[in-house]
Amino acid sequence: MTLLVDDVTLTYPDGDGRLTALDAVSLEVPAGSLTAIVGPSGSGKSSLLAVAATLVTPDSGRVVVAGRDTSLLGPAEKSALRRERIGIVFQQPNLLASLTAAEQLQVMAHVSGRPSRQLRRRALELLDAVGLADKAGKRPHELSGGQRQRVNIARALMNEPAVLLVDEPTSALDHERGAAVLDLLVTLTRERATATVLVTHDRAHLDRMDRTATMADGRLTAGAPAAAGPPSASVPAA
Ligand SMILES: Nc1ncnc2c1ncn2[C@@H]1O[C@H](COP(=O)(O)OP(=O)(O)OP(=O)(O)O)[C@@H](O)[C@H]1O
Repeated sequence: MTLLVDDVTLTYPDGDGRLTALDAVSLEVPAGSLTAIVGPSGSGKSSLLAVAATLVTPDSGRVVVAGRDTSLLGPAEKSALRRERIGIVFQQPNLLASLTAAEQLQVMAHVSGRPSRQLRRRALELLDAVGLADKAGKRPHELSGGQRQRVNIARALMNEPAVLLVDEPTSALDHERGAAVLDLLVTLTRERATATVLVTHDRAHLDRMDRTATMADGRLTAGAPAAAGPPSASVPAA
């Protein structure tokens, strides 16, 4: 199991008490499969992504990424694991205005210490994979919203992550461009065998996912798996 969220509870300070953002949440996502998390605002979707990304440590429970139990890791090991095994696509692309599309990807991976020619080759290969082979030299203001989101996705794949976490990738896009970005995520998930989790408000494209799980008041319930496709993710029985 490439991503395992195991019985995770997360609370935040709330006045004199605590607010339970995640209530005994479990989720399994195999390599090469894509799970959508839907649910109303405030139900805990972003909290789940933050915990899965190891950016937030839960009160209890554990997150296992590519076989490593992150609850046993110190901060330095955890950030190394995050850098090397987890790709994160935030809602807003947050691209640097002065860099070209290819440079946005290269700068991400510089810390990994790989030679720059190799990084450049990988950046161009990924831009090609997201349909932007001819935009490698363009800066963000020369790209459309959909194209910027594609750069964002390609950037998250630079370090060949095992787990890909995607937050509301279609929220700033029209229906057609949103559908194209989701198709791309499905293709990349299969080709690169990532365990992909996608938070979305948009129920229009859920038939493309292997599995949809619903958050409500910090609890996660599994939806029906898609009829066909690779091994689907699951929410284990409590
Ligand atoms: N840093 C924080 N401190 C305190 N409470 C928080 C914090 N982050 C989230 N919460 C609370 O935790 C609950 C879950 O929030 P979360 O952002 O995970 O929900 P969400 O489903 O992602 O919402 P949205 O769809 O609006 O982004 C909410 O009640 C929210 O107010």
